[in-house]
Amino acid sequence: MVVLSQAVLDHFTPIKTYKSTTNVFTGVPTINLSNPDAGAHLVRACGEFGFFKVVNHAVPLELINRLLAQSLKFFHQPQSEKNQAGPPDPFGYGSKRIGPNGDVGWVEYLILSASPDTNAISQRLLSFLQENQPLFRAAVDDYVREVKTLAVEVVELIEKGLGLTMTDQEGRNNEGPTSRLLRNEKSDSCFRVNHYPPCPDHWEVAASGRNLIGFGEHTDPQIISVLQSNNTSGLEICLKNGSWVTIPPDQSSFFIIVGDSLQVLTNGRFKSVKHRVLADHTKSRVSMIFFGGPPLDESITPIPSLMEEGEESHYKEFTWFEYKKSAYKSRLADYRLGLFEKTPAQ
Ligand SMILES: C=C1C[C@]23C[C@@]1(O)CC[C@H]2[C@@]12CC[C@H](O)[C@@](C)(C(=O)O1)[C@H]2[C@@H]3C(=O)O
Ligand SMILES: O=C(O)CCC(=O)C(=O)O
Ligand SMILES: [Fe+2]
Repeated sequence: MVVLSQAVLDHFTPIKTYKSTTNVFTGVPTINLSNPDAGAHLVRACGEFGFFKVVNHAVPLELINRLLAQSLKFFHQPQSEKNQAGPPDPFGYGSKRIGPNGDVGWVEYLILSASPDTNAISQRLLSFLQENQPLFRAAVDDYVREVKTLAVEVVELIEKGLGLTMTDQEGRNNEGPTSRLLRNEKSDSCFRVNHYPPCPDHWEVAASGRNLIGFGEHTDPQIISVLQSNNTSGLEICLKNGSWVTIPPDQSSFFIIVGDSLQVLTNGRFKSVKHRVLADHTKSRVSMIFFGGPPLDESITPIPSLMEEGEESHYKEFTWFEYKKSAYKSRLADYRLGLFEKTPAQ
């Protein structure tokens, strides 16, 4: 019997290539978080693109750069060291294989839980990092704390823009229905660091003007994702007209991605955005993403006060646990919400 080693399997893993688009998108909505009208601008951006950039945030640039540097140090370790932090089921180090259903990309990554209430796999991974890469672990902890606060702030502003928050007699904002899910200590959030090395010459794609796919097209299942990357481009989003555009990188800002759960909470008023990453021929890309999800037992259902009179939910009733379970049975590019949509009455 022939036994194939992981290295041989990896070598023959067919990774798709794409003709790189020269369509650089200059229209990414940029929201200044200290603008008094930020809420209204965010609502418009969520409705039009499901994607936008936030500036004037409170996350220290020193922290962003520290985590970027520590992440590169982690990924530059020998393969055998990195493998000790794997496999990613669901938390840990992974290479080329994305998710459990056969998707592959020119990427290596680390996925960690970002919930205080962590399970045994997550605890083991955190202890492993603490022992082997204490500076990386410390940077992750500091960064996740900050970026979670940013996620809540953005969602609170969206709620303000949607008219979902009331001010009480003391002038304090009441907790909105969506930010409540992210603040909840049982919120099922995770954090991912992706590393896309430059595509090597032997993949014979350079001359053809094609690039290896780093992370195939998909929508994020959670409420919102907060993405940061180094200065290497590669991220593309799909516009409403179906065309793919490249997002110019910006190392000092954050990109926000509307996820499937926010689409359902707004009864489709916001759409989760399809996105993908192409690997670069010369530069490596590092991205760090916080995925803000609801508690597992929470029902994902349209917010009643957003519904017009007589408006019905486009979706069946389901919990985040049910959606997540179904998402992990799907391929990256599948339209995951399809199974949860109500079929129109005949
Ligand atoms: C193919 C898959 C990878 C993924 C789980 C899934 O079965 C479908 C959703 C994928 C995704 C996309 C956003 C995040 O990167 C992620 C961690 C998530 O929550 O859903 C990944 C999953 C993964 O890489 O395990
Ligand atoms: O690496 C990126 O820029 C995006 C990755 C992504 O979409 C994801 O991890 O879900
Ligand atoms: Fe994503």
